[in-house]
Amino acid sequence: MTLPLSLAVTLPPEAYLWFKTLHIVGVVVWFAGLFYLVRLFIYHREAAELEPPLRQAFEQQYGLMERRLANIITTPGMVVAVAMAVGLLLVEPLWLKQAWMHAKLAVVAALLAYHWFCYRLMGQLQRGVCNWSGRQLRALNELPTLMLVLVVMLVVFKNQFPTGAATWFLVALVVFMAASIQFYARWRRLRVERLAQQESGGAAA
Ligand code: HEM
Repeated sequence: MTLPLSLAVTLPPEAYLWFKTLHIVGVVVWFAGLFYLVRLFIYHREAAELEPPLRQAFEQQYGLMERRLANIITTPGMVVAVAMAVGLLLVEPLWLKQAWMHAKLAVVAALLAYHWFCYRLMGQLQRGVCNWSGRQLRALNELPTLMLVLVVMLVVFKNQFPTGAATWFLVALVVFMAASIQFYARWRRLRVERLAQQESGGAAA
């Protein structure tokens, strides 16, 4: 491992492993926050279909949960993951010369843009001006899954990134999961509509 002189003097030899440990912890927290945040957006958006007093209460509650999740969990997770990644690169700057790291940094840039976009959506939801439907938000929530799979494959395989059947199987699995979530939501919506129709038919009779 090539330590720059200044760091070699001040950092203990196991610093790299500590940075990596905290980097992984930060990444886990960041992703947990991102996944749950957009799920809350879906519930928040769908609360618009409720009757006025309930709607207001639910929207207020989801708004509060979103702000707390974003500011207390998701963003701190991102800061820890990125700060520890900088530590890793300071200890091992040679990673910056490798192609897998360039690809990883490109995906991370997209992930940071996604993080910023979630904040934008959260602001729109709080102001009641969000145009995204629950269905579109569900689709959006699949993006970080793809980025997660890609980044983990890049750090594990590095420059030997696999392009064979196993990779395609994994991509197919993510697409299948995304499609299943959409179908399940649609099936549930239709079921609720059918039950409501049956109830209103029963009441009329
Ligand atoms: C801010 C940008 C990032 C940089 C510069 C960065 C850099 C690094 C570096 C240098 C390592 C050590 C590699 C090794 O020792 O083999 C590492 C490990 C790791 N990174 Fe990142 N990382 C970043 C963001 C992320 C993100 C967003 C994720 C998750 C989606 C992630 C997941 C991981 C994992 C799981 C490891 C452990 C890999 C292993 O030990 O084999 N990183 N990262």
